[in-house]
Amino acid sequence: MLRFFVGRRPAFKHAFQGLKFVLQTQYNARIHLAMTILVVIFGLLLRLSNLEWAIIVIAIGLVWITEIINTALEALVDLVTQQYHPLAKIAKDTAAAAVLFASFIAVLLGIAIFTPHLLYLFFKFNLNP
Ligand SMILES: Nc1ncnc2c1ncn2[C@@H]1O[C@H](COP(=O)(O)OP(=O)(O)OP(=O)(O)O)[C@@H](O)[C@H]1O
Repeated sequence: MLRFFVGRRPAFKHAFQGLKFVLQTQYNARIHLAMTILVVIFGLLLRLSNLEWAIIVIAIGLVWITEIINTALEALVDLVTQQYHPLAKIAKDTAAAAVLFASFIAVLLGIAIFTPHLLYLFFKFNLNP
């Protein structure tokens, strides 16, 4: 199915090449991938509700989207200049801040969603009786 879309539509092919580049070159992206897999496994084991899944998907998506845009901006800055430039620093640092901010939000949402499940699992303590 995936091969059908990727093989026939250049836009999909280019997007997947971009994603491949992000995964191959960005150390953070590999951490995001590991965290994504871990969160999905825990979500399945803890049987999250539909609403909880929706929030988790948005949180994970936010981190991936900012990381991908951060990588694009880094490449663009490096294309414009290889020299040290204060504006290049601002562009790269603010793009990195977006990833940090998204990751922080994702961690907070993850804590808010998983804490009640874990409290119930380990202590039979119901936060929302
Ligand atoms: N041309 C430049 N001019 C000024 N500062 C730069 C320049 N290139 C990089 N920097 C500084 O070095 C930092 C790291 O830049 P680099 O291109 O190595 O990104 P990176 O290590 O891949 O970043 P990230 O961890 O966000 O993926 C930037 O955040 C910026 O502060």
